[in-house]
Amino acid sequence: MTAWTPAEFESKLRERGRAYHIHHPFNVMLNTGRATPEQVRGWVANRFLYQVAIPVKDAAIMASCPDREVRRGWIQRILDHDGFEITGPNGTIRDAGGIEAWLRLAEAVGLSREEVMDERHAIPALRFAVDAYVNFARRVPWQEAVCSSLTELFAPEIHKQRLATWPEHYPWIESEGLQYFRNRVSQARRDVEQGLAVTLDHFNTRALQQRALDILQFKLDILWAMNDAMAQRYGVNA
Ligand SMILES: O=C(O)c1cc(C(=O)O)c2c(n1)C(=O)C(=O)c1cc(C(=O)O)[nH]c1-2
Repeated sequence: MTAWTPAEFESKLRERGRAYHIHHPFNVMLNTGRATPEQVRGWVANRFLYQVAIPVKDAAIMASCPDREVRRGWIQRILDHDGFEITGPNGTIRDAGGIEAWLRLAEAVGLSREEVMDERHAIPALRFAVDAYVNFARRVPWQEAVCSSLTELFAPEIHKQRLATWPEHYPWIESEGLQYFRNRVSQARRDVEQGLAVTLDHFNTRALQQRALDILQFKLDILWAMNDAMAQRYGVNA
């Protein structure tokens, strides 16, 4: 079988968006305003585990990537999440980063930083799902780990959905708490450009393209399983 053209291959990857967790009943509940404050807090506290795993996953990709150009681009993801402080002749540039933005979201929904950071609300099945992602990135060739980040193709939509619906449905959450979602809309688009370029270039036979689709499905399943775990723990309201 001949390889798909890059455009065909990209549209096959994008088609997988139909299995994105944006369609999971727990997420639908959250983004249509049917969640109680307890369910919102449960989601924020558990999703924190994914948040802190992302830069560890990205460091694992960098550790196994011998391509300097790719590393130069990829390091941005670690800076996005962990934040940075760089001092030069013109002063200091600081960014508190995505993990900090998530902790501010946590406070805005009524959780303390401590109870989020010590992961006391963590659901075991959700932890296993997140660990599976980090362990995958540690184990496979870096191009496969890059490919697994491509669920981000579908992430701007879910962040925009939260920004569009939460202020109306959850007026008790301070608008400033939603800054994480605002930041991610453009960051995810930039991430996707890089991840997609690597994937379209590396997976260049039909067999490899099929492998890429399997990897993307594996990652979609991780996000779905995280939502299953939260639905089971916190319930889904009709
Ligand atoms: O809120 C979400 O639904 C969601 C999903 C995803 C995703 O699709 O993996 C990411 C994010 N958010 C996100 O904020 C983020 O920084 C991120 C990084 C990655 C990745 O795989 O490298 N996914 C995601």
